[in-house]
Amino acid sequence: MAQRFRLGTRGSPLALTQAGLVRDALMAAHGWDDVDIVVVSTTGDRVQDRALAEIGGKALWTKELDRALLAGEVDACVHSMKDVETIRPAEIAIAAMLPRADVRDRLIGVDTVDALPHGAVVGTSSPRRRAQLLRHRPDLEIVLFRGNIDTRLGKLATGEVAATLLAAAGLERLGRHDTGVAIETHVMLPAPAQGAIGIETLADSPALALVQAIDCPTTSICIHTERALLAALDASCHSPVGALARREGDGITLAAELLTEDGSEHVTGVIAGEDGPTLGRELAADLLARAPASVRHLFGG
Ligand SMILES: NCc1[nH]cc(CCC(=O)O)c1CC(=O)O
Repeated sequence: MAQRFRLGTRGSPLALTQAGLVRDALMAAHGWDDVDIVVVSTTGDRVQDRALAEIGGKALWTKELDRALLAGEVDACVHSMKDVETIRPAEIAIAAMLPRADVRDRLIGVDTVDALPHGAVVGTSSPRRRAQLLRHRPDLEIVLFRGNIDTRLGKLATGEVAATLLAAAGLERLGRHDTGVAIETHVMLPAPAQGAIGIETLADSPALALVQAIDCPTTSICIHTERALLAALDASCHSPVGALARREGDGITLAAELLTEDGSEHVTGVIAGEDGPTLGRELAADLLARAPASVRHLFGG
């Protein structure tokens, strides 16, 4: 190539590590000597004192990267798929996903949720983690917890909170193999797309095929299934929702959970079949039909 491939990313330590994984995969697939990493600062990175849901949601992570892609400043952008909205600009395509990492959440600070003392303070700003924790332990006090992974672990170390939850995938990628205890997915269903790194390009660009070369089809199928569910739920970033698709042979199994914000009510479901988008839509309709009104009103926009 005359010009090196330019990969846009956020600048957090996790984002840079993830961009490095994508760069390595592209170099290996195409025999390139190098790939340029272009750091784009996002609103989500700058605003650290409020919940993501409160200040405008997932678009905060993607808007500036989308702009750089549309302006031709980069050839592709790397995202945590968990942070990518279900509706994307028509000009932008999700070209590929790397093989998904550990999908589970890890509990940090104590070994089990039950080991937390009565009324203990737990830090998280994820509506899903908050609702799932409160469902089992309504006595806990959940406080807003943002910042990058190191900031959060620092707040834990100073005793500001008794425990926190973080995605195993992010901890592993940062080399924190021994931080926290993984919670099995039947106990705590992860966020849709947790653990998956996606790469976007312009839908109409030579970069699309170059990036498609590193796609992990199993991961893509599962993530698109979970995203179809989210889209059909019309979930916002305020809506506590867990979802996990797994592929077995030619089949896909999709499990999901919707909760009220305080975890007092919830609805779960599982569906199996062969077409991910259909499964996502069917399970969403089933869950909404069975959900108590208190859950249902958190969905639909
Ligand atoms: N919302 C922030 C975010 N986006 C992706 C990850 C972790 C990596 C992943 O899920 O792929 C995290 C941190 C966390 O939830 O612990």
